[in-house]
Amino acid sequence: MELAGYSCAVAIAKCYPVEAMTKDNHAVLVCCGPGNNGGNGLVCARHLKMFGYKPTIFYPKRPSKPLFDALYQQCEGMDIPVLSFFPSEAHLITDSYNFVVDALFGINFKGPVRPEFEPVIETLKKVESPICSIDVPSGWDIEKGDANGLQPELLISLTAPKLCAHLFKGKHHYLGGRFVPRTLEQKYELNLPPYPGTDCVVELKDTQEDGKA
Ligand SMILES: NC(=O)C1=CN([C@@H]2O[C@H](COP(=O)(O)OP(=O)(O)OC[C@H]3O[C@@H](n4cnc5c(N)ncnc54)[C@H](O)[C@@H]3O)[C@@H](O)[C@H]2O)[C@H](O)CC1
Ligand SMILES: [K+]
Repeated sequence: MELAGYSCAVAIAKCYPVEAMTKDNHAVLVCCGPGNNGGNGLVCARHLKMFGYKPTIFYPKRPSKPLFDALYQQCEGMDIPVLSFFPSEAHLITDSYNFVVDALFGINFKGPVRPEFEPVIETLKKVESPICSIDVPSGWDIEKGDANGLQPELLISLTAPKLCAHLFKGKHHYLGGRFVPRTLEQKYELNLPPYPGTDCVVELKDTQEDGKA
């Protein structure tokens, strides 16, 4: 969870450097869902704060589990504010935040989106600030994607690109979550690109996206 969330923050900072932020003093929005994808988002928000961004979290459905309570308390301890409601108008998000981290759902989303999250996804689809999706663009089928769904500008695939990553059309695709032993990589024929030196992320170009996860 920690390494995955940290690598997301690193990839985001490479694509949207803090010194390039123009809105409201480096303000960014991190939307966290009820599962581990949301947990990645909480970790990512904390590291973005360390990097000098001003994250705000939207976390409407907190699982009552010690791990997520601890992750949430770490964000509270860093004075990261939490939205008590989701802005109804996309332009309010576009005007207020330099980018949005989509940590709502990952590999275990099973469509269609439930009513409590449906307006969130529909609003995010209209936001003009860059959307940075963790592992899977939220609401996509892990294999077939969703041509009418969220279209992020940055996708950070964790461990290996999912099959739907072939349908990703955004500007930046990074791989993070560098902790798969070579033996497992070979066993599952993940065919991962090498990470540069000690980097925790590697940018994927079109030809490298043949992950099998
Ligand atoms: N590979 C790595 O490096 C790691 C990846 N991780 C992240 O874990 C998620 C998978 O987490 P999981 O909790 O299994 O599932 P999700 O977070 O994708 O979502 C499940 C969550 O969402 C709810 N839900 C499912 N369908 C719907 C729906 N149609 N509408 C509303 N809500 C829905 C469901 O009830 C669950 O609560 C993976 O993608 C990575 O991001 C780990 O961090 C480990 C390392
Ligand atoms: K996501």
